[in-house]
Amino acid sequence: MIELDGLTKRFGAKTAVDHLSCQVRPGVVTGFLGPNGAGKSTTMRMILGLDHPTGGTVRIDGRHYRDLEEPLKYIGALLEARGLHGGRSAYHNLLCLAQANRIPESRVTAVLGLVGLSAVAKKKPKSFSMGMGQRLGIAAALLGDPRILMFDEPVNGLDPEGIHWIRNLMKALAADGRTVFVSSHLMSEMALTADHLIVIGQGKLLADTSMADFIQRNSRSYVRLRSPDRERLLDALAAGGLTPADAGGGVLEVDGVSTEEVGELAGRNGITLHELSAQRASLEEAFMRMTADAVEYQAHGDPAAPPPGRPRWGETSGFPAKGV
Ligand SMILES: Nc1ncnc2c1ncn2[C@@H]1O[C@H](COP(=O)(O)OP(=O)(O)OP(=O)(O)O)[C@@H](O)[C@H]1O
Repeated sequence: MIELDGLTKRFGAKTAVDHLSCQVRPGVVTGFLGPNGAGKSTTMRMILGLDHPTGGTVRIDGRHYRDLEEPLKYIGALLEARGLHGGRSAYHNLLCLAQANRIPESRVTAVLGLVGLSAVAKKKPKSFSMGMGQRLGIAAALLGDPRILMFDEPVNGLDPEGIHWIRNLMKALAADGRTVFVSSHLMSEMALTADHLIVIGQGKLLADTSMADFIQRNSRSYVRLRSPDRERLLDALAAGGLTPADAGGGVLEVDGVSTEEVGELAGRNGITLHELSAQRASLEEAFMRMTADAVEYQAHGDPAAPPPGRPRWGETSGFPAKGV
């Protein structure tokens, strides 16, 4: 388990991480979400003892990183900026790490096999594609067979096959009872991978919730309607106790009702409908709403951007969310 308690990091006047308290538990994939600059990498660096907190504490299975004798046996990490030695072979890179952490050499061969790099073990990482480099970084993280794994934006720059592979690997590690903490700025990616979510914005905790709960609370469903008898439709909806929202372009949206109910209500009143469809706001939109005030660098004047506090109406989610 990873425990953060009041964790704070300031760089001069900039507070990158602001009194962050949460726990990352074993047996599930925990997604660490936040817009660019939210403080995810800084938090992960503090967990690994690479940045010193301005305040608060981090504990890894109850201990500070600096007190772990052979840290790779407790926690393995893939950080964006962690480079391996380009001039040594993949095998020797891992062997050096293994020797420094008193890990048997047999693990080097094992993890290279696990990440699918056995055939290129003698090659130097500088000749590797981005995906191969990520796999080698993951092999390094797995080397000490740690119970805790941390991945910072692991799918960045990967092709679909690589993304699929990393997702399955993270799920398998969690299913094995390990603690898996993975950062991303993409809700859509997390929805496919994470069981639990920790969301931050401007270094502050915005949400600490199960993915199922987040989906249930944020995937608003509604019915979208268009009719040439708009005024009569509005009256009929009002008489039925329904309050539609005007989405512009003649479109009405009604929450908390099924298409069947609206269709029958229109039919009973002899009202023609030109559109009647069930819609669901995507989790990406919910995430954007949640973090809207916390986005560090925001594009202004984007006509496609949803207005603050309101989803982009009229869009059916193509979101392949679990259990939705
Ligand atoms: N060494 C540093 N010196 C000064 N400011 C820093 C330093 N490292 C990070 N920051 C600032 O702290 C904030 C948090 O950065 P961090 O990289 O942790 O965010 P992030 O959530 O990982 O973002 P991204 O998704 O873009 O990687 C940003 O405003 C960043 O500019």
